[in-house]
Amino acid sequence: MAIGFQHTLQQQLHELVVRAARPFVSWTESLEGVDPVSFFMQGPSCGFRERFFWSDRSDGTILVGLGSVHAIETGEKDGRFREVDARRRQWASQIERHGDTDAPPLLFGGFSFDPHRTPTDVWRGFSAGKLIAPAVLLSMRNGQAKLTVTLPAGGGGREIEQVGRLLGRIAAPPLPAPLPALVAAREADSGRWMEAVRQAIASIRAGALDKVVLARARQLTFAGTIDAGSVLARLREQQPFAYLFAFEQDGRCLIGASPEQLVQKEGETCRSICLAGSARRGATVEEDERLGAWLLSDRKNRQEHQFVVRMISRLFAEVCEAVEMPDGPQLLKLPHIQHLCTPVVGRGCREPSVLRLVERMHPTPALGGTPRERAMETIRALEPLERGWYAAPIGWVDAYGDGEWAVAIRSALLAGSQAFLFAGCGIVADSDPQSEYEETNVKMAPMLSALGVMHHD
Ligand SMILES: C=C(O[C@@H]1C=C(C(=O)O)C=C[C@H]1O)C(=O)O
Repeated sequence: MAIGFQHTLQQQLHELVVRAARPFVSWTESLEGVDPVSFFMQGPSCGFRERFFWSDRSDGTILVGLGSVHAIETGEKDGRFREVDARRRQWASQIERHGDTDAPPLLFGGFSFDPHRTPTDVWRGFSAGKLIAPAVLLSMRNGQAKLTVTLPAGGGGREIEQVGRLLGRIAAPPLPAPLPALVAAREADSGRWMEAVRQAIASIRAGALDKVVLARARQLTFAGTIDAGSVLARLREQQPFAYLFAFEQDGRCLIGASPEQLVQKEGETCRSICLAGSARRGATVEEDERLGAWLLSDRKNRQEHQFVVRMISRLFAEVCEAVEMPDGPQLLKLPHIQHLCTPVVGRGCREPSVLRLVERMHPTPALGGTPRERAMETIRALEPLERGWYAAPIGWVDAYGDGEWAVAIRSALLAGSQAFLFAGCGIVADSDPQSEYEETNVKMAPMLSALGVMHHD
């Protein structure tokens, strides 16, 4: 589609919604010369109040959603993934598709870490589960960009006008706004957090559980509103190997660069990345290699990692015909940190939807602990914060049930001039509270650099 033909397009869309035989109409065509971050940035000025950004650097997929034509939201505690998936299927059956039907419509969103915790005001609107069907979707796959517009039958006048405005501006994208200066930083006392870690270690040594992930938060106040688009542009430059994600509604945006895929489903193939065990990056090549070699052979880190591998490989074995994985972990080197990493692939997956896999997997021992219920109880008792959507599944699912989800770590919740940063780490019997505290600082570094608070090399 050539840019500049938005008037013809608006007319076509009007005709489609008038003639529609189903509750929703979607229309897809190829689009050239669009930068995805600029597309994301155009959202608010074209009247779209919801925004979503997803990029998977391993296969080049980028998805950017603007506006909401249909939302699935649940407060359900135990059956939330199933409920959302059932409503996803129902929604998919209500769409009349036009244009290029190779690109199925999709929903994006996330879930809270622990639906049994009462949400605090900080996480207003980020419910136990929420998926949004965007009015406009830019999808880039295998080097091809496509635009999908989804509208309610018989309506959509406002959205059509917004789409027209958006297409008119695509050729002249806005420049990222400079980030406001930091004016204050607040966080709970480090001594209290280390005391919680000490208590967790004591419970583990007493045999109550094997591993628990404890997190901390830092609240930053800036001199003005933080623009999610500018933060995203910086994350894209600074974190070349991560999943970039952003989910914005009512002026609040959860944004981050997560190295951790929770699960992907593509037809009958499913994938996951076991990620646990961490070391900082070295200042020189020699030091970096030494730290990497230490991480690969360190007993405590290998144990932390193994709990995750065991859970995910067993789960894949239950739902797939065959499971493929390397014999031992590899190193995943990110700009600020290195991790032990084991990719797992399942063939012949019998689950009908990626959301059913998310349900079985969340939280993995990389974010919760093991055994799962004991770990959740320990987090509720010892962690002095509300995780909200931090460390929880974030991603997308299409009309067929395929999709990809990451865990929302290395992230921040942006709300006006405030940013809430989160980071956690796995605690096992041999953990040392001081080193764990330092590890959470390293894990906050990517967001601190993206917010302009810390220098990025
Ligand atoms: C919990 C976080 O990271 C998780 C914990 C890790 C660890 O303890 O080594 C490593 C990767 C992640 O699975 C975080 O970044 O906040």
